[in-house]
Amino acid sequence: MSHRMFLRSLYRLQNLSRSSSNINPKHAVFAAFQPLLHNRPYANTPQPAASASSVNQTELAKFAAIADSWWDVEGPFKPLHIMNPTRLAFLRSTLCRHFGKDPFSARPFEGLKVVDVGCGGGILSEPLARMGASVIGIDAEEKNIKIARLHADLDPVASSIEYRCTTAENLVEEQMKFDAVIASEVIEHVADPAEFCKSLSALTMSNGATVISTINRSMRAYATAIVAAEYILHWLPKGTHQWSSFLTPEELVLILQRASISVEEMAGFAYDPLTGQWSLSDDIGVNFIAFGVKISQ
Ligand SMILES: C[S@@+](CC[C@H](N)C(=O)[O-])C[C@H]1O[C@@H](n2cnc3c(N)ncnc32)[C@H](O)[C@@H]1O
Ligand SMILES: [Mg+2]
Repeated sequence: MSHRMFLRSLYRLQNLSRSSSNINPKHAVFAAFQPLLHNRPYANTPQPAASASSVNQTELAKFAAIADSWWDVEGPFKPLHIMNPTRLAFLRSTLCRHFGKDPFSARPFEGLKVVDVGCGGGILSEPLARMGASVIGIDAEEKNIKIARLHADLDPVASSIEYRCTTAENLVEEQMKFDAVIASEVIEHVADPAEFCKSLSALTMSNGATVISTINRSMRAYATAIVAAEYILHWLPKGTHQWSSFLTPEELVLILQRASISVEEMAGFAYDPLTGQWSLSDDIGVNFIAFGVKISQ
């Protein structure tokens, strides 16, 4: 590490601790040096303009290669299919509480305008529409959008979903606004997470909700989400995830805070190998989901 890089990290650390009084200083230290360890721009390194692309072509190619299997519940997207009830339970409880909706109604999201950013084949968009939301699903990969459209058209309710091959930053340019902006299992695949969060924030109405789920950059995630899932159990194609692209919950809270999103609730997804099911948990050590609110400006 050169002297200049070290000083830059110290400077970053000062700014991090100044702007995040409720963040554990130990985490701030790690966060400050993280870009050096992983050579990734984020936090308060100078960022490209808001219109910069969030697209990482290498990441998109991975999804394009397996796009035909989005709806194969035994295929490479099986983990997302079995995670669906758990993430929907979190969305139902947080969004209903925030928007004053009845979580026990059949269509609790009636009246909410939602964008599912990085929707892939629509595994999450479809149940959101069935729960009454008016859904726009966007994905940067055309193949995914084609599959999502074909599948949604098989169901009269899901066929109401508007699918578009585009990015969050393009919707920002169109000045679109949503009650809820959801990006599930996407941020670890984008070019610049901090810029991506700024776009998600710009798409969220004042006092609206932004929800992100992803994987923690922990040793346990390396062992389970990468080594076990890709190399031992072959749930996902090898190389699906780069450990260095994961964010810790503290880092996600910080970059969202800087994008005017205040994280109000977080939960972990715990996988039980005996039942093969996920459930909501306090353990945010591997998979986690964050619910934030757009601070009115
Ligand atoms: C792991 S999949 C998640 C799919 C869906 N959100 C779900 O959880 O069922 C990640 C998706 O993000 C999309 N993606 C990656 N980078 C993107 C970007 N910058 N803008 C929009 N979509 C992106 C990929 O094409 C892929 O479909
Ligand atoms: Mg992923």
